[in-house]
Amino acid sequence: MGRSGRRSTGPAFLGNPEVPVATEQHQIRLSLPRPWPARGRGEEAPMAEEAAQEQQTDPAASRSVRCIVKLGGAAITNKGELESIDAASLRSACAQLRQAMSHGGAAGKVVGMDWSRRPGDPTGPVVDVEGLSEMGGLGLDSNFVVVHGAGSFGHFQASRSGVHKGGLHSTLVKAGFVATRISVTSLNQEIVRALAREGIPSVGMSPFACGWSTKQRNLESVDASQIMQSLHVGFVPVLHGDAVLDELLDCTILSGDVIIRHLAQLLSPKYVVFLTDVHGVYDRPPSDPNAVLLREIAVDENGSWSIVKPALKGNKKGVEISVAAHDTTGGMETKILEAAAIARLGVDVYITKVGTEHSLRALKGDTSSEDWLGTVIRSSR
Ligand SMILES: Nc1ncnc2c1ncn2[C@@H]1O[C@H](COP(=O)(O)OP(=O)(O)OP(=O)(O)O)[C@@H](O)[C@H]1O
Ligand SMILES: C=C(C)CCOP(=O)(O)O
Repeated sequence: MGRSGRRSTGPAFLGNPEVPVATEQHQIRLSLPRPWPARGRGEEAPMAEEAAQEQQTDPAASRSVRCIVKLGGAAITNKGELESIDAASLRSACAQLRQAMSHGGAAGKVVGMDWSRRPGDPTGPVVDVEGLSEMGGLGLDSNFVVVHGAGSFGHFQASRSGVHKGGLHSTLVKAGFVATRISVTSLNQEIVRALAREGIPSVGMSPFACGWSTKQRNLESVDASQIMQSLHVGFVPVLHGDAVLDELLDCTILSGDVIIRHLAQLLSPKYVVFLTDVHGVYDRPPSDPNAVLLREIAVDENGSWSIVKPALKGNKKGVEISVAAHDTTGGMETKILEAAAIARLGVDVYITKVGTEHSLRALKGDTSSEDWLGTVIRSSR
């Protein structure tokens, strides 16, 4: 298994690997409280292990999350242009998320929640106090978690300074860590605002600030308490790939794709959607005119995966992948591996292109018809 491409010589081959995730050698420290506000004043938070068990045994605690969605950096930013948002794609993704959340599919009146002043805006914030006070509720099934990638925010700073390789004793790495977080958190702010303008009660959450950390790039400490509490009261948590502290390397970059896999383990969503700038996983980089879109990939109990649809000529079993030179988290290769690990949990994963009818159908969990364009990764069980 490997990757190269735009970075060096040409695409490498991701061949039918065992998904390494479930056989990870390390234990992740979990910190999950009872869903707030069930815990009484003065009552101690349960021990991490107890809480994790509680999460596994109490279906009510996990049943409620409908979808975890990744807004890929390639989808919502112009990846080749430093710190540039693809405003049309972001708007479309937020509008489709609202549609998917709307009860019965009918999008009601949008009451914007971004009340801050925008640069160059001559008037103060517009607050529809009357509209809001007359509303009985938002009319949304907001049991979604949004995670976004960095795209042209963060990857550049991280790769120039080497944050992903660690070594905080170096002034360059330390400065790069700061610069990466400034960049990616400013994107997070813009995404939260775009969702809020669609009337989605979104709240930004940075993994670094929530205490998430890694050991040799594997997630080591995951505090999901803020996410659980926010979901419980009806907010939509908006996380992002981040620069984090690493027990062995000092620091590294944690991809949104890895965050999604861990959230899927914790929250057991009904399905997971990755929105990106291509229609799904192809048998080779989609820039190749002969690339074939893989419609369905099955993952077995051991984590081995196979292409179910379409049947490829010559019984080809692997996928060729290219990764941009400044990408610090592995691009499509990481996505496929994490998606396969999620599928192995029994959660269907849909990878498709942002801003299309197919992305709306994926967000609604409705990908069963033949004309849906994208890649489904699911358990073969
Ligand atoms: N075999 C392949 N199938 C599909 N896409 C591929 C393949 N090989 C390379 N790619 C590239 O992978 C890119 C999507 O992966 P990428 O990690 O950039 O997505 P993202 O999640 O939207 O972005 P980010 O990682 O910044 O959040 C596409 O632009 C595509 O050109
Ligand atoms: C580069 C940073 C800060 C995060 C990368 O997250 P990803 O784009 O989801 O892989």
